Amino acid sequence: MAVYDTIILDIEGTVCSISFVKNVLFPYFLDKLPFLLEQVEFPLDHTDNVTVTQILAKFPERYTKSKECLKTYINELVANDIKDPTLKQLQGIVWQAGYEEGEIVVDLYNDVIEALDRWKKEDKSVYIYSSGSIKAQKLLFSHVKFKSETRDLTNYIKGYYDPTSVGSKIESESYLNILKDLNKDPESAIFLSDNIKEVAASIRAGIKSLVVKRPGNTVHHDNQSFDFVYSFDNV
Ligand SMILES: CSCCC(=O)C(=O)COP(=O)(O)O
Ligand SMILES: [Mg+2]
Repeated sequence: MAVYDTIILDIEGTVCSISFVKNVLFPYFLDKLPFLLEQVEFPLDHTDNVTVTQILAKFPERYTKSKECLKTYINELVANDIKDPTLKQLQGIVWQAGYEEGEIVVDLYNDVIEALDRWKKEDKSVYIYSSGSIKAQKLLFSHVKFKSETRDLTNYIKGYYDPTSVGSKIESESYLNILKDLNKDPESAIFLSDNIKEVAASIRAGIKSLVVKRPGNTVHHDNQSFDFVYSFDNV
C-alpha cells in the first residue's frame, strides 16, 4: 500500500470554518473597500505602477469605469463567494492591515495544530492549495489564535499554491502541476478539501483525496463515492 509523505490542504471548510471566512474575513474586506477605492483615481490609469491600481485594472474593464460601479461589482463577487483571482489578490492586501493591527486572528479547528505537529514529527510535508491568494494564505497561517496568544504556524507549511500559480482547483491539471513542482508521484500525496469538485479533480490526477466534513460545510447527498473524514485525527 502506498504511504503518503505529502499532505495538501485546502483552507476554507478544511482547516478553518466557512463562517470564519464569511463572517470575519469577508466583512473586514468589504468594510475597508470604500477607503481603498477612495485612494485610487478613476478612470484607472493602466500604466500606473501603484500596486492597488494594477490589481484593480485586472477586473473586467466594463466594471472599472467608476468607483461606484467597481464597488458594486466587487460586493457582488464577495456576496456570491466567487473565487476570482483578482478579488483574492485585493483581499490579501486589505487583510494584511487587519492582521498587522491585531484586528483579525484566525480560528483553526482544534485538531489542525495537533495534526501539523504530528505530521512534522512523522516527517510529512504539508502544502496549502487554496483559492485565497498565496499572500492571504501566509497571512492566515501566521496569525492563528492559540489559547490566549497569536501563533505563527508558517514553519509547519512547506509551500503554498493558488489558482494563479497552478490553475483552477476543479481541474485535475492543477494537481498535476503541483506534483510536478514538488517532483512527487501522485501515490505519495494526499489532498483534503470540503469541496467535492476539488476532491474529484485531485482523484482524477491520481491523488488519494478525502472530503472533509466540518460543521457548517455544504452537505453533499451524492458523495457516496468519496472517502471522507470529520477531522485530521486519523490522517
Ligand atoms: C487565506 S484564503 C481566505 C479564504 C478565501 O478567500 C478563500 O477563497 C478560501 O477558499 P478555499 O479554496 O480555501 O476553500
Ligand atoms: Mg474549501
